[in-house]
Amino acid sequence: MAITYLKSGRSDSARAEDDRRTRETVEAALADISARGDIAVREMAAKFDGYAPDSFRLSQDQIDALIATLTPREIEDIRFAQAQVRRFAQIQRDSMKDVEVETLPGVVLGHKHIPVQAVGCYVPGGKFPMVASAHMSILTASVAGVPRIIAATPPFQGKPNAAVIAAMHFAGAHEIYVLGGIQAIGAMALGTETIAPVDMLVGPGNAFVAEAKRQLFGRVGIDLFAGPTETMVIADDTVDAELCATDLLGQAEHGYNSPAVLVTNSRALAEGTLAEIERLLAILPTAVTAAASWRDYGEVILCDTHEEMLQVANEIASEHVQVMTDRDDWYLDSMVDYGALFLGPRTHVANGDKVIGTNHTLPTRRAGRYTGGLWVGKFIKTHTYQRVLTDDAAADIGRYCSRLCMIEGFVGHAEQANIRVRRYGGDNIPYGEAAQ
Ligand SMILES: NC(=O)c1ccc[n+]([C@@H]2O[C@H](COP(=O)([O-])OP(=O)(O)OC[C@H]3O[C@@H](n4cnc5c(N)ncnc54)[C@H](O)[C@@H]3O)[C@@H](O)[C@H]2O)c1
Ligand SMILES: [Zn+2]
Repeated sequence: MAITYLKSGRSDSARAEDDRRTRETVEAALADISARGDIAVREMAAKFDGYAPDSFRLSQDQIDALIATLTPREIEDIRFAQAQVRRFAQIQRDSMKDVEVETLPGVVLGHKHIPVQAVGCYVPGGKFPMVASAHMSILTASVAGVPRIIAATPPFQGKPNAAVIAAMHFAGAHEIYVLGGIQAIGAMALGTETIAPVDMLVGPGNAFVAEAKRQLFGRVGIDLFAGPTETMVIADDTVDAELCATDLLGQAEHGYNSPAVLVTNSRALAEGTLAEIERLLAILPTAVTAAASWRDYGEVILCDTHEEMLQVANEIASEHVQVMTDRDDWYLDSMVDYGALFLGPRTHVANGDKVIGTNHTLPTRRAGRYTGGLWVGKFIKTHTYQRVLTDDAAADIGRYCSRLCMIEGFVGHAEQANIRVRRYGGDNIPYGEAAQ
């Protein structure tokens, strides 16, 4: 077994120190919002985004005025992307069936799907105005039938971004707030004098946003841990270094802390990709962030076999996993831990991010071990019900229940069963004893 790091990223201890600082910042900020409401939110918005208007909520007139600044082409492109996201989300929703079934004679069990009643969708926008994130959370919540959808996004370069606001509006947001970071997440979850709290928070964001959602989980629901973008390219010598380097940098540009990892069994491809990345960083306009990510978090891992590559890939459980090999289907069958797969050299992560229709809000920091990405089902709660229809069923299941309760010593529980066994089955069970 030979797995060699031709390039490694930051140490685990350095990453843990970053996490500790983020955790403390978020704790203090959420406590402040909880104590001082709108005043704290306004102070943070002024401090972090230099933006504190009379109202963070946009009026319909403001929304219309922003949309009017877009070109017909921009509007058409946003609507095209939303049509793709809606189409796939609707098919996924249709795959979720209510059930009602007679499991024993006279015993009926069922479940029904009920949308979360109020959600807060975070649309990131610190470094880039992430139009696509509006489709992913707000539109998907709309398809799920969520009755109250509120949405927040930070100002971009000091003011609301027209394309993001248009996408939020077209996707079906009922309230739009120009508010970012911990202050947006805290205000939506905890509520303030001007924002009624929601039941669930969804959407991706930077480390502060993801940590704020994590800390609020329990008080509200969250979709998943969707922090700074990660990407992995699994490639063999069926593809070239330029393609691999382009795909790694394409996601490393998200921020200064976006891991991009190449896993390969080809030394020539590994070395070629390292060289291509240096060449492209010299001409990529977003190289400032992409280069920082690559320097601190980029990795090139050389393996002997596809089995080793699979093992490494499952272990890292990257948010995006691009597979460009002579056996892509084998990876589709064998990968178990990841956010989403992108199969074959024609496929790429930017398609998934922006337009193709699958959801781009995906698990990071190895959360792919226990959850997939955001999808319509995350907005749906599955609630069960039961009904006992006949006297015989009440007595038959009741006798089991009575005895099982008494094994555990739950006499009051047993009596819930016993009273039915007496009434519907005619059994003569002394109070506080098990049925025979
Ligand atoms: N996992 C996913 O599915 C996924 C999808 C898309 C984007 N993303 C990630 O979303 C992130 C977007 O990040 P972004 O920063 O551009 O936008 P963002 O909207 O997530 O965060 C901007 C906010 O961060 C806050 N902030 C900035 N510096 C701060 C500080 N020092 N202390 C407290 N708060 C601070 C500000 O309030 C600002 O409004 C990227 O990391 C990207 O990789 C993840
Ligand atoms: Zn991306």
